[in-house]
Amino acid sequence: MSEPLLTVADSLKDRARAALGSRNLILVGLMGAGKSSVGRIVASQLGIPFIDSDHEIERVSRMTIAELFAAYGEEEFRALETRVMKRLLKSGPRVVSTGGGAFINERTRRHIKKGGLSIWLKADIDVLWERVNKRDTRPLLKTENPKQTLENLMNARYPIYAQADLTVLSRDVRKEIMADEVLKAVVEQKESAAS
Ligand SMILES: Nc1ncnc2c1ncn2[C@@H]1O[C@H](COP(=O)(O)OP(=O)(O)OP(=O)(O)O)[C@@H](O)[C@H]1O
Ligand SMILES: O=C(O)C1=C[C@@H](O)[C@@H](O)[C@H](O)C1
Ligand SMILES: [Mg+2]
Repeated sequence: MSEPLLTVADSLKDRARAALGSRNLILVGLMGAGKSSVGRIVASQLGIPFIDSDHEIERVSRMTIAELFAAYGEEEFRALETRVMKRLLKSGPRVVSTGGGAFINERTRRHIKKGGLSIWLKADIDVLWERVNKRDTRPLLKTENPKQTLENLMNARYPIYAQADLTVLSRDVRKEIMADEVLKAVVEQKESAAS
């Protein structure tokens, strides 16, 4: 009985890998949507490198995101994020999970659009809030009413995230299930592009 199930799972990975080709797969969306954790699983399923742009920024600057915001401000952070994303997307295939504001910045968005297939992990406020309120490391949410700030960010950003090539609803299900949904979206994109 277990054999057909394994075959189905394997073929999803293989089909998604073939559909991606040498393109990068770039995960975009708000803080807490699951870009980093789901992206890591997707990369391992596809057998290609995983890079998280927030981690890469912290590695090259030898500072945390919170320290960068505090020392240089958001504008400088965005300029660094643009440079890092441009470099990361030069070659592929890779899975690149972005920081929540990366796709919102026009220059970074241009690099993403050129650099591969973008996928928006779209989540509602309750899912996001449940996840982000456990840690207070996100500088943009250090406000008097962080839940309201998150809602304001949703209102401002969702029309822009909607420009991503693909959208997957990020729900309260296991990360592995979300990763499978990402793989399915990649396969479906290729099939609809071919038809
Ligand atoms: N499907 C899921 N089910 C349960 N918990 C999840 C799921 N996806 C993510 N999480 C948890 O939610 C938190 C935020 O996830 P993650 O760091 O992947 O989000 P992100 O989109 O990368 O956010 P940021 O933009 O701040 O980097 C983490 O603690 C992660 O373990
Ligand atoms: O949504 C945002 O603008 C951000 C999200 C995080 O991933 C970090 O990139 C930083 O805290 C900014
Ligand atoms: Mg992340």
